[in-house]
Amino acid sequence: MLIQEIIKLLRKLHGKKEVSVTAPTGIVACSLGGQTLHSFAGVGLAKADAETLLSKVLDNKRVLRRWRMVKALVVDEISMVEGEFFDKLEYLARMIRENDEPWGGIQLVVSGDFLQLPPISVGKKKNSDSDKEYAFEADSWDQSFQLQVGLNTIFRQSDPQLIKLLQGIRKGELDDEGLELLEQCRCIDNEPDETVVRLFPRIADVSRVNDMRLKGLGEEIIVYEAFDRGERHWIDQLDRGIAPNNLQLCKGARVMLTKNLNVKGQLVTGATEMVMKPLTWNVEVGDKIRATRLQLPLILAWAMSIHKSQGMTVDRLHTNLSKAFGFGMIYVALSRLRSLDGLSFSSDFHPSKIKAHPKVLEYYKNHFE
Ligand SMILES: Nc1ncnc2c1ncn2[C@@H]1O[C@H](COP(=O)(O)OP(=O)(O)OP(=O)(O)O)[C@@H](O)[C@H]1O
Repeated sequence: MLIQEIIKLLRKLHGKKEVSVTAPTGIVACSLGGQTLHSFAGVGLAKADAETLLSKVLDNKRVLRRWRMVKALVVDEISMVEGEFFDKLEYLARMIRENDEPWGGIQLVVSGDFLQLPPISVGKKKNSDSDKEYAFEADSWDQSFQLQVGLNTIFRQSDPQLIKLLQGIRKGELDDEGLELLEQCRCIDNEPDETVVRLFPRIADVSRVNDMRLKGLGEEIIVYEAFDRGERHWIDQLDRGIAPNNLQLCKGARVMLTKNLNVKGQLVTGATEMVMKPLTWNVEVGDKIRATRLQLPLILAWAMSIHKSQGMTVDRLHTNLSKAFGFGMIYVALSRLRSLDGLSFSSDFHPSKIKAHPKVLEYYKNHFE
């Protein structure tokens, strides 16, 4: 919400074309109406060294123009951006713009929480302590910003008990009181109420549950194909967003809205009928729309991945916390909720699955405490 206000301000300040809105994943980029950071940068997977990437960009007029024109670059969910990639981009910006200031003079605005999901490479590389894993470990991080601000007001939750529990889990801690609170949410018979969203760490479980539930209804399945316009390259980015290319629905399917609709009270609890019209998702680069998708603003919602849920708010969820892996995952899952009444989880939960990366804790301690 805050980043959207900042984008509005930046656009007023610099002009729409001069502000680029990005995120490391398609899903977040799409929800902000922007593009992925990789596609903005025009560097593909960016595995090559900085010099090779530079010559690649210098060969691409369109990408080059974008780098030269941008005055403010917004990157949301910065926790998922790798430190090494951050440094490569900073170098590219200086070289392309022939300007020695950090980022070649681009105003960089990033937001996120490093105690949420990390870059995929975290913990996978050998000697990870010496690698630049997180963006804050990049050599250029400190000089990239005039200001680093900690946001401390919690809006999503209001229950002080839940806030305390989540603040502990965020830092990898769970005391007896918290454990007891969680125990009350344990699902005795292991099968959650069908009307609750199930969050899974792994995508295979998500598809399995959604498919099974859809077929289990025994109704005729209708496929809604998205109507896309734009070049393949940009449509690929839409594919990584939340609106599916092929949406399978049937009578009675459990769905979730994927856009905020101003429905003036039509979607009140208990309402079962509403005509859903297709809406558009755009990939915007500067003031140009590069690709657009027309699709119903719905996805199957018996199950969802924790990765997809990052950034969302849900009223009720069920999760199997025993399968959580890596840092921040349990915190991301549980912090989607507004209230603890909405939580249920399967019986095999180990507090050891709650993990906060020591490097992140150190970074926060040094900068914000
Ligand atoms: N200034 C505000 N006033 C009122 N409500 C707010 C405000 N900021 C955020 N909210 C509400 O709080 C919830 C979380 O907001 P938002 O998704 O922007 O936060 P976030 O920091 O990105 O969260 P996360 O990173 O955990 O997903 C939303 O439901 C939003 O409507």
